Amino acid sequence: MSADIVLSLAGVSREYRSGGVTVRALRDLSIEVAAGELVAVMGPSGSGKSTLLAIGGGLDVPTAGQVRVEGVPLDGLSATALARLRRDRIGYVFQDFNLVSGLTAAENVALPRELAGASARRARSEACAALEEVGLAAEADRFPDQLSGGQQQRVAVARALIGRRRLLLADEPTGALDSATGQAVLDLIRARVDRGAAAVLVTHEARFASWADRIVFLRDGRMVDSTGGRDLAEELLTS
Ligand SMILES: Nc1ncnc2c1ncn2[C@@H]1O[C@H](COP(=O)(O)OP(=O)(O)OP(=O)(O)O)[C@@H](O)[C@H]1O
Repeated sequence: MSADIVLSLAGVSREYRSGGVTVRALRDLSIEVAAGELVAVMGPSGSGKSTLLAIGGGLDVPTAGQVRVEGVPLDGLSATALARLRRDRIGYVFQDFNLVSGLTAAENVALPRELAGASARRARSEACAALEEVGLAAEADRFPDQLSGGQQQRVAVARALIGRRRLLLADEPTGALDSATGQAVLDLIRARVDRGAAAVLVTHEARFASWADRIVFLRDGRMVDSTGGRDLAEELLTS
């Protein structure tokens, strides 16, 4: 039986041209992420981590190669179909939360479901369930500026997890958090992955990466190494 591949990048390159200079942000990168798998992406600043995530999430387009989400090639989609696929199948957690300040926590989380055509009542009930999953049921009617940074990030994670999205992409989701809160956010992502999602997590922190099933190291847009998260944990413990 073949693995249930949720995200696949095949021979992906991304070049940016700025001021007559060409930057090769990703070079011929191939990776597959299966359901139930958490992949951490590490590498120095400028190595292409955010570009990898943006391309995997359909927010950016490769200059060469192909991206598939749940088997659907993104390059064959119209703008409308791509927007729908992103909304229904991909949860994206940004480092700076990206919450809408005029909406409550529940409204922020419900937004993707309402945009997908769910009734307001149904979207609200799904949002409350997602907030409960991240331990914020009591904060559902608070606005982002009434929440701590850690709580805001958990709202962002709830928004990314709502519905039946099976691909979770997170760019330094713990970057702005203290270590206990960062750990809690990671626990949530891990739990969802254990229930069948696929996740790609950009992180600078080796101790978080050690929770991953696989760690991919990037340098100058190339994958230079790939290792099991537990191997790294062992290395950290023994070094
Ligand atoms: N829109 C853009 N225009 C031009 N160059 C870009 C653009 N986006 C990224 N780059 C370049 O592509 C390369 C990879 O950038 P990327 O943001 O993916 O790296 P990163 O590993 O996520 O870095 P960091 O850890 O600092 O966030 C860098 O050299 C960057 O300057």
